[in-house]
Order: sequence, then structure tokens, then C-alpha cells
Amino acid sequence: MSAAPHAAPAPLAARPSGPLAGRARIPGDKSISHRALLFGLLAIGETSVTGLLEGEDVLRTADAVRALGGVAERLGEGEWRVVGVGIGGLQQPAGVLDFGNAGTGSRLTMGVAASHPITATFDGDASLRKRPMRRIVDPLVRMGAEVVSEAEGGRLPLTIRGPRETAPIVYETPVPSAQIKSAVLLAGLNAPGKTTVIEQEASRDHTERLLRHFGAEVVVEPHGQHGRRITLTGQPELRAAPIAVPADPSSAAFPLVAALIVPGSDIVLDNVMVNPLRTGLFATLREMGADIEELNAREEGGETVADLRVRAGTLRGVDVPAERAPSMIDEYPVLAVAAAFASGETRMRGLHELRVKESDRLQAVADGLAAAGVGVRIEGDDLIVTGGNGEVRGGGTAATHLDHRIAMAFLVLGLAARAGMRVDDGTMIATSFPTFVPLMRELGGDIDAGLQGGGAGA
Ligand SMILES: O=C(O)C1=C[C@@H](OP(=O)(O)O)[C@@H](O)[C@H](O)C1
Ligand SMILES: C=C(OP(=O)(O)O)C(=O)O
Repeated sequence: MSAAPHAAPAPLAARPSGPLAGRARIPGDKSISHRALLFGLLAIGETSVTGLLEGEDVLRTADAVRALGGVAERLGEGEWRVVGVGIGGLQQPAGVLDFGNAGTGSRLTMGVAASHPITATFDGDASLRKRPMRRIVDPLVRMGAEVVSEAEGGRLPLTIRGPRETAPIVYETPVPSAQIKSAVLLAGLNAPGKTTVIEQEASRDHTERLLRHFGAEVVVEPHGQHGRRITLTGQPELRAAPIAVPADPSSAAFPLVAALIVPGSDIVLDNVMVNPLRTGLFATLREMGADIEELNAREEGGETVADLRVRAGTLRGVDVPAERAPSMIDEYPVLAVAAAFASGETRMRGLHELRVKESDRLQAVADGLAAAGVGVRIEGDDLIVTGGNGEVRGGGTAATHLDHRIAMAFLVLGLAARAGMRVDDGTMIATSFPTFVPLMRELGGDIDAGLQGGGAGA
């Protein structure tokens, strides 16, 4: 079996731009979107979802929901209906579940499928095939699942068969990971008795919130200094419940940092989720001196959302503690870009998990910054960026390695660097933020295919 060939790479270029201005609507949160579809599948009745992220990653999860017997139907922009089969009711999928580039979709669905007496094969693109899956499979095997086949090192393509009866477990995650936690809890839904996940550092809690929203019993207790102990009572009847997906703070991060580093910018990003387990970037940028105002904070669909007003200004380097990583794990590439424009050094600690994302992000960020003329080094698991105090040369090309966040981060850099910046491939941006380029252009950012003369890499 070979991974589906990747569409032809499409380079993009960003050029130095005038002040960014206006309001923007960021697409729905990717984490909640995957979960909305999977909870819809496991519930009895019809779940209506608004604001669903229609990025490629989430559309793969919608395909998987259908393959497992549910209905996932698009009614309008971001508006979906999901008809569930109920816990225990999954059907045997007819073919391979191909998750493309999506770690979250594949891993959460593995937890769902492997707790049912069905056999499911998971596959993905060249990036997903490199990512570790044993971290998910190990606890699922303890719950009774069996690995029928896997690629070397416990990678995709991987076939897993669920037991007739799933066993509840107490599981301490080896690394802080909402994907591991969620896979175990989702499997625990079909286990009699209590399934407990212990994490040393609290990771995003959307699964716990949605479990409650759908009627399951979940107890969350503090564990150690930064951790949590989450206990789920298995085999509840999940009742379909409407889900309004708020805007994704991990996507908002890109126009937000762009507005901080392009002089004179003043923008508003509407309806962004500000769950404290997701906003480590905002806290860090504020420590760096960023002007980010939360306007009109309100509760929507079980999450706090706010409109973010962001104004350009000078930034100073900071030391980012390792324990903050889970609350901003996907934001380091764009934080590193902000750090390149700050004064002084920024040290980002404890980034080992960045090595196993869509690319080795620690290396990809360091290489891209070096190509842009930025002083950068890796020391163990730390990334250290020497800021140019508002001045970055740019003019290079960042290699994106099938990684959407690397592509968007370096396009943001190009908007404020003297000579702009190119990225070798922008196609993966569609996995999480399909409207990124038009949205940035609407705000005044000069991003295009980079074919005309002048500026980045021309
Ligand atoms: O649970 C989730 O929705 C996610 C968890 C994080 O991964 P890890 O669980 O591997 O840290 C994050 O990087 C990913 O983009 C989304
Ligand atoms: C790590 C990411 O996603 P996933 O693990 O779902 O591929 C991300 O979106 O940055």
C-alpha cells in the first residue's frame, strides 16, 4: 500500500505589506470540529453542528464517520447534520480509513473504532505515515484491542481489531497529549465501569467538555502541580446535542502575529475561543509586550469566546516555560516568527513534541528562520531565537515538509520582512485554514503565488 500521491506543490510568496486593517472571521476550531463529528457518530439521534471547520483534515473525519455507519451531511457553509449509531453500534468499514494529513482525526477515530468488535485499517499521507501511533495503540491494546498489522515502528498503515468487550483502564499518558487522552476516553465510552486518564500537564479539554455536553458522567480532579485525573463512567447513552464551533485560536494566531509585526496594523478577529488550555500563545505574546485586547467575552456552546483586537507594536524576547507547551503546542512556529521581530532573545523550552507533528517542527522552524537571516539555534529541546528588533531580512524560501503551520508561519514572516519570504508549498494550508490566503489578502497582506517580479524570492 503506498500513500496517496500528494497534489503538485504550490509555492506561495509573501511581500512586505502596508498596515493590516479590518475584521476577520476565522474558521471553526479544528479540535472541536473533529470531536463534533465523532460524538455525533456515537450519539443516538441527530446532532446539528454550526461553524464546522471545512478543512481537509476534518472532511476526512466526516468520511470516516460515514464509513463507520453514521450520517455526516453538509447542509450549508459550516452547517452539518450528523446522525449517530450509538455507542456499540459501529459498522465494519468497507475500505481503508484514509486520514490524509490528520493526526487528530486518525488517532481519535482509532479510539472509537478499537473499542468495537470491528477491524479497521488506518492510513494517511507521507507526513501522517511518519507519525508515532504506538502512543495511541498501546493503551487501546490494554483495553483489549489487537493490532492486526502495522508499518515499521508502529506507524500507518495500521489495522486494528476491537474486542467483544472493551476493558476499562487507568492510564497515565507518557507525554501531555489531548490526542492520547481523547483516544482512551472515547474507547472508554464502550467499556463497562470507569476509565481514568491521568496527565502530568493538563492538555486541551474539549473531549471532557463534549462528553458532559452529550450526557456522559466525567469527573475531573487536579493531579500534581499542573496535571489532571479524568474519570469517565463507561457505556452511557450519549444523547445528540447541538454544537456551535467557535473560531480556532490556533488559526487566529497567524493573522494575530501578522498584525503585531506589520507596523501600523490594527485588526479585529471575531469570536475566537479563549479556553485557557489553548491560549498559551496569547499569554506569551502579552508578556512580550503585545497589545491584544479581548472584547465582548461571552460563553458560547460551552466555551468562552471573545473578539480579539490586535495592534502592532514593539515586542521583547521572553523565556517560555516548558509547562506552558500543551496550551500552545501548535503555535510555536508562529511564536518563533514573532520572536524574530522582537528585541533580544526568546527561549522556548521543552519542545520535544514538536518533532512528531506534521513535520519535525523544531528543525523546520530553525531552518526557515535561518533562510530568512534570523539568528536561531536548537539546544536540546529548546529553541532560541535572536530577535532583530523589528528588522528581519527575509528573502529566502522555507521548506514546509507537508506542514500547514510551517507554511502559514513563514508567509506571516514575509509580510514584515524586508525582502518578503517564499514557502515551497502552500497546499497543506487547506488542512486547517482553507481561507488563509484570501483572508490575509482581505486584511491587506500581500500573499500570492509569487509569480510576478519583485519581493520574495523573485
Ligand atoms: O486533541 C487535539 O485536538 C489536538 C492535540 C494536539 O496534539 P497532541 O495530542 O499530540 O499534543 C495538537 O497538536 C493537535 O493539533 C490537536
Ligand atoms: C499537530 C496538528 O494537527 P494534527 O496532529 O491533527 O495533525 C496541527 O494542526 O498543528
